[in-house]
Amino acid sequence: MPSQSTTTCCSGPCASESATVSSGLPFPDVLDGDRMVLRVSRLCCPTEADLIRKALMDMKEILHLDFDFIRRELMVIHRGANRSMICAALRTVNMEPDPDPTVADTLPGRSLPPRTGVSRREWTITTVAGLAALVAEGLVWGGLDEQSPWIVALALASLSVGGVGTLKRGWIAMRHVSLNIHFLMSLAVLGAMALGQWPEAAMVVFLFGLAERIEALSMDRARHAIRGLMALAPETATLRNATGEWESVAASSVSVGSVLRVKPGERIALDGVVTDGRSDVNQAPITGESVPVMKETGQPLFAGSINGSGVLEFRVTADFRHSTLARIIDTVQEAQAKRAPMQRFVDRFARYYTPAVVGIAMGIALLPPLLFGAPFSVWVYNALVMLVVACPCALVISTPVTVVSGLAAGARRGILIKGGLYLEQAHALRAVALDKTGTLTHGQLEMTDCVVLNDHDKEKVLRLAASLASHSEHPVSAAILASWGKERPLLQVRHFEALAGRGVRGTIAGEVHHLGNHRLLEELGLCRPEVEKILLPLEQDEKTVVVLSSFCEPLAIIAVADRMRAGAPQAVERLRKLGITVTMLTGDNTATATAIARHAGIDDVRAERLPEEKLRAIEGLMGRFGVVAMVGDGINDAPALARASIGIAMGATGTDTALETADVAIMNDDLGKVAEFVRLGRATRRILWENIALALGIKSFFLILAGLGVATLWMAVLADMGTSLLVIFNGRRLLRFFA
Ligand SMILES: Nc1ncnc2c1ncn2[C@@H]1O[C@H](COP(=O)(O)OP(=O)(O)OP(=O)(O)O)[C@@H](O)[C@H]1O
Ligand SMILES: [Cu+]
Repeated sequence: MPSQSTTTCCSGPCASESATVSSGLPFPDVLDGDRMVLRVSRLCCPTEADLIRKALMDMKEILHLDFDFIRRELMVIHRGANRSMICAALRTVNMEPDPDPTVADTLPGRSLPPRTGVSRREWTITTVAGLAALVAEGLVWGGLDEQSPWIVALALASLSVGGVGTLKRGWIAMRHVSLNIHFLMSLAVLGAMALGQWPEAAMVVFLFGLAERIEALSMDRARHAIRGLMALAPETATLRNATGEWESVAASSVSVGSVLRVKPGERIALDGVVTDGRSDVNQAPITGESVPVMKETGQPLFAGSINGSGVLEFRVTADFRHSTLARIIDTVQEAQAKRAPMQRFVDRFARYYTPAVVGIAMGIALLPPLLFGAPFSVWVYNALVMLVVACPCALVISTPVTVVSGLAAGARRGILIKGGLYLEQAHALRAVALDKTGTLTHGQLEMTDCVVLNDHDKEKVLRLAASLASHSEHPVSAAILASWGKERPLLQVRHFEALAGRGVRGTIAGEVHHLGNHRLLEELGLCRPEVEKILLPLEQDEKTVVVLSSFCEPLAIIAVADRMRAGAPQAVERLRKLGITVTMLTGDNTATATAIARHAGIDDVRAERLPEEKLRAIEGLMGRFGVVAMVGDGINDAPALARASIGIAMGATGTDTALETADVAIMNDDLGKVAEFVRLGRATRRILWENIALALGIKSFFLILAGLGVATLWMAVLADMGTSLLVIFNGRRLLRFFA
């Protein structure tokens, strides 16, 4: 029995109702029922969705159904239903869910259906059926009569080897009045047999079976693009046990805090921090960059990375399920389950398309015979051809395949995109706002100058500054504290207060002191010309300057400097080449900001912005350019990231907040990835449109042929399956976008 196996993914959603298949979160709020997720191996396209819908529709416990064709999952939102009653209902349409997932299946990245593939037996069946059909067709061409016993016998042989599965599924669909591809195929085959066209009936079934197999294989590849990432983390790790010996254990059993060892060339099993050793590590699975990074004591390691030439010992910081790699995979999986706008558009379109074509087909079958007395057999045949062509499978399957390929390509490149929506929106991106500290620059500030005013004691003044700074996590404060040193004594600070966008304040030895920028100094009324004379040249030198002041006078001017990221000017240039306006957004002073911007090649600088002004600047850009991205490190610019159409966080490896707040997370510090993301988005958009045009173009062409009565059934099958294959292959091209 062919086709019954789980390997054949039906080609397509000929479901008349495929458009009502809603997929992806969020669910409407009113649906506050319980959720149950079932894996259904046979669920691979809206054809089956329609059947499932029909089977479950009558159960009053069921509120909503949701389908994920890439993961082959059915989500049931219900009130009071249980697994066994749902399974029973699904069994009636031959869509029985897989057994409850095992623990291994629920691990991140393992929650994909097992790779199915096409077995040798199935290939044999297809080959035998194909040979029989071909011989029959050949004999007819050679002059034998179509109805001759030899031909009929060959065709029947071919059908019984290769067609039973299709016919059976067609029968199930017919019983449930579901206009799916199997039903249409069965109808076409039975119609051809009734009309005495035996070789053609056999040919149609063979072609259909063949195309289904190829399609199953290529869909599988798209599905597993993500799974491939997970395979990067090894299943075993070398652990130091209680007695201090090294032993090999399952990676999933290692707990946080354990010490592991990796040998040269081995893959790292879990996230951790190096405790001993020195080695170059290839972090490509995380950052997409295969340039090795030197790791020493205290530095982070990520699961999936490949150790270079040294031996490393490290302490595990996250268990198997919570490694950075696992989070990447989970994010991509969640992202692909959300519907991109284009997908929704296609679904809506299919809702009208299929019934319309079915209507036209009816007209074709009935009108010519009724109006002009044309032969029924000819026009029924033409109508059958039309129905087969009409299947919107290619259209409906093309978008998820494209989006998932784009998401996977990004993830492999260290660009983590949290939804097809952002990938699609990227094509419309006209402006990018870049945060300065931590994005254009490294964010590792160092104190460079300290000018003491009015003969104050330098040591005393620095201690005051460091004491205030010690209460703040701001990079400027951190730099001042670092230059003072951790061990040296600090003064006690009371009534400490951080002044957003300005600095800090606190009472030391009974007197209020401020440490902050020029704006703060002005606001305090303590600014003097002699201060500005020192301050301005430092600012023009790309340094960030703060002033320490007592209650009545400025005490010292302190400058800190940051280094620009190596690739920043090139990254800005690449964005500009893509037609994108680049803006710098910073809380730092105008002189410093302008100097750094000039260095990076940015003309539009918005400096001295308080946090809420940054939000307004983003809104202003959105008003002017429409789709605007904000690029930040996700640490202190989360509100602006959230406000922008696309919030892009840099250096997301290791910081959970960046991964969570951003729409797109760039795993390493490479600003150039922003341009890559835009290019990927544009390519995705282009392929989506190509696929829609391909599907509609080929279909309309054959619909016209069918309407003219010159298309044959096997042509229709070729057109239908061919288009599906074409859009899948086209979509999958994105997987190699960065190759
Ligand atoms: N805690 C602080 N300690 C010292 N200086 C501070 C502190 N907070 C703010 N400042 C001063 O105020 C300026 C603006 O701060 P804000 O936090 O708004 O911007 P930023 O985060 O430094 O810059 P960017 O917007 O580029 O990230 C800083 O450049 C610094 O001079
Ligand atoms: Cu001033």
